[in-house]
Amino acid sequence: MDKVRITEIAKELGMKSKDIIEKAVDMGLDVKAPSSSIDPEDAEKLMNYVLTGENTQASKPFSSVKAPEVKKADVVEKVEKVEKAVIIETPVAEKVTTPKTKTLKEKELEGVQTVDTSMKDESQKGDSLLMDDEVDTEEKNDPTNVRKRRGLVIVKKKRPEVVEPVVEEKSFSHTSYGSSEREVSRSIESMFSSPINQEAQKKKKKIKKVPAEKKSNAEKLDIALNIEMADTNIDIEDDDMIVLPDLNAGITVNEEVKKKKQIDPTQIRTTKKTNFVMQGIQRVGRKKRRRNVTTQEAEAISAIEIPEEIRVYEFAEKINKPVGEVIKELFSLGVMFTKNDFLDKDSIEILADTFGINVTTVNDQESFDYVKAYDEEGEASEQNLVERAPVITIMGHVDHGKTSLLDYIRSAKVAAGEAGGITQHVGAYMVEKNGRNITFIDTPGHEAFTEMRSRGAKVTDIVIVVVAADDGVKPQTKEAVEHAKAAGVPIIIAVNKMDKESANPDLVKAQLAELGITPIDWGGEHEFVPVSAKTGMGIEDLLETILLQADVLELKADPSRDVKATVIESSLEKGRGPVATVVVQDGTMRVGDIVVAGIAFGKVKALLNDRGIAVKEALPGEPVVVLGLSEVPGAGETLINVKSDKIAREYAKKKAEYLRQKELSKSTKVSLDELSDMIAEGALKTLPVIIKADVQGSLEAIKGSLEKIRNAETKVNIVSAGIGGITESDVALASASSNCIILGFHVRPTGIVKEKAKSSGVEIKTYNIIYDLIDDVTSLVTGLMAPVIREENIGQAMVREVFAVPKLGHIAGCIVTDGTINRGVKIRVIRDGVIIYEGSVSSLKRFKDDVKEVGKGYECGVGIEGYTDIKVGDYIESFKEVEEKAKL
Ligand SMILES: Nc1nc2c(ncn2[C@@H]2O[C@H](COP(=O)(O)OP(=O)(O)OP(=O)(O)O)[C@@H](O)[C@H]2O)c(=O)[nH]1
Repeated sequence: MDKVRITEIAKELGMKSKDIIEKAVDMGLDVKAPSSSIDPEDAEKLMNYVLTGENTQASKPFSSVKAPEVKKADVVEKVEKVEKAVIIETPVAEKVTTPKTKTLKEKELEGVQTVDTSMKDESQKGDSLLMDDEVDTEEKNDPTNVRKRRGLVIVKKKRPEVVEPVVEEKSFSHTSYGSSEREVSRSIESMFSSPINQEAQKKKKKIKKVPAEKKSNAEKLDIALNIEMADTNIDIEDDDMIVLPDLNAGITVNEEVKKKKQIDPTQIRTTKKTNFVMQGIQRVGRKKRRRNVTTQEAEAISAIEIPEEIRVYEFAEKINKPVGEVIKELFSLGVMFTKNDFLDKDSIEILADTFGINVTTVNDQESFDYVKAYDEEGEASEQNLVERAPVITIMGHVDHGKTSLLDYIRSAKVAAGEAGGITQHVGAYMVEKNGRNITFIDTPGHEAFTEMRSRGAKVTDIVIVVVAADDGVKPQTKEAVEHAKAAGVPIIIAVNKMDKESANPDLVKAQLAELGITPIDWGGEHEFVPVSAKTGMGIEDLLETILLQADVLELKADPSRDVKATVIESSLEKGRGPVATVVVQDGTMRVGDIVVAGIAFGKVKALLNDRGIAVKEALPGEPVVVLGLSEVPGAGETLINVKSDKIAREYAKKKAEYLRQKELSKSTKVSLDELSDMIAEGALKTLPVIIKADVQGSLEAIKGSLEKIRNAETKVNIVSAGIGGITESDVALASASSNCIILGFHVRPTGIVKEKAKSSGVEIKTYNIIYDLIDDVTSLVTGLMAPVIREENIGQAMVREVFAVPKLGHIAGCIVTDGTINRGVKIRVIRDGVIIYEGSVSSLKRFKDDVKEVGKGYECGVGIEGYTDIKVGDYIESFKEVEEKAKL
């Protein structure tokens, strides 16, 4: 076996070799110098000894103390009782203290006889005495078992535990040795509690410092005890006071001393569960924990039914476990939850597995799933089914002519009067063709509206993808195709701008065929209709194609039912309150209907058609604007007619509460990964913004775009976003968060809000065009970025001669081979193509004159600051660093 040097031990323990040698000598080891080496076993003992010594002086003798105890037990009159307690310790003691054991024993024995004196004089003796006494006491008095446990624990794992005796030592000195054992035990007991805990803590700390310690101890135990109890895991756990119970168990049954000697892990575990053990733990100061455990034991739960959405504390209650335990378990899985967080499916599964519980999930959202209730209420009866208007969504790349096409179809040129090139609001319109209605949902083409488009596709029966014949397939064309495909909706291609000379419909066909959209005349199944939104060419064909497709789809609905509609657009309008544009899916929507749409509910006050004209009802497939809702419902939300206001209110309330809780949970639940990201983001610069927009659609578009403005260094942080005018509270919020700006879209601050913003230094920027807003924010964000340092090469010179100039050092006689060499600029010395130095030009001369710059082909003398090792053949390269504004 390799021997271990004292220096190594000192290093591991972070101590001086000299101190270690002292301890070693103290232990009776033959050690003289730091280079002396000892057996690994001795090294381990030495480390234990040193560690214990650190804890308390009294504990120094620790290792030796144990040994004596054992032997004492055998020797002294206290005999059998001692034996019991010592049993477990015995082997350890033997192992640990080998060299000094005898001396210590003797000392102890003396101590035992002399009592007080010895205690006072020598901590070692005291310790040993205490140990003995403790053992005796414990044996005699069951209630003191707790201490025994500790003693045992100490023996098993760490010497530190031995500390107990140290504490006792003092008390002991006050106690007359001649007093009854019970008295002794009591006094010891009284002294124990807090000191022991402290010791235990110290131990823990020390152990942490020297991780190797734990293991070695555990191993030692194994060998020493030569029993199976040294299950590594148990030992490790025993680090804590929790271990104590194990030992206690052994002690509890006095008569079974012999059995104890053969203690094995099974025994230990069993004992842990007894009430007695629990009490012991409680005394040690883990009341809560123990109590909980007891409860659990009493009411073990094997199966539970939980809602899909359950919070951590609710789950803990259901399984009858302390919430802390559940959180701890989750933490060990790498996820941080607070007690109010919702558990995700995976976490529930793992927790169920960990706690051995059968978990069945029940859908608690049913309580406010009014759509399901509507669907279950009654199927549309076959005889009432009538044809309904197909709902069409027009999608396509920016400027390919979506708005123009729709406008032409509606015979109203909206695009021309629009504030910018982008369609701002999502609307739904209906047109008539051959006596049949067709409903169009107008989703904007800007990338930022992607999310809305996908929602649009869900309500739609047919998607028209507009592709400009002169521009071909573009990124958003592909996106549109993907959305339509994902929604399983038939696609009709409108090849627009056919009036243009540059129109190339075949190219469009070819490009789309690549995306799996093959024209019918090419053997595919997609209609390609050439149109011109400008001239109106092909528009009728397009409408007819739509109707044909609708026929194929056999779109039908039951107008006699209660209404079911989808919210396309919503906003808060002055004087009107919450306004929602919906497309009726089934049933008939009527003024006076009591409806619920997500968190919004109310009695329909008025219905307006797509031209703003009040109507009494809206049939399946028709778009209609609804007035009378309590809140602004989210786009994509389903609106249902319910029986009473109470029911509507109830649904909305439950949904609102559900969403609120989810939102709260979202804000607090952070996985470890996210946490580290957040920490990493400490260095990330953010631009806090508050967004206010007139309508939901624009708000989402702006949010979506701004969220994308980020790189590894900077990002936009949306502090708050809402529909409606800029309010005083927005200003207050902005002034509370440093550097926060308010972005208004189609809204403007007025009167007091404006004043407040001015007085509190809050900047409000308002826009009418989304692009402008995004551009502005982008440049603001780039402004936050650290400038990019770019290197600009100035020139190169070759060293032809090197002169040693007094005071100046070595000067390189060069010829400029490229560009210029300038005084004061940075240079690097290149030798054989390798950079060997970087510095700056300290002097630059042409003949005897100092110059600022020397051009190509000229000779010059170059002095390099702080560098003298210049050689003939080296190249001097001059360069400057240019700061540039970073771009996203
Ligand atoms: N020559 C010609 N120009 C067209 C045609 N359709 C649209 N345009 C023009 O193309 C430009 C963009 O048209 P829009 O209807 O605004 O395009 P859009 O796809 O709705 O654009 P966004 O709303 O910004 O996504 C406008 O200048 C239109 O006048 C067409 O068929 N022929």
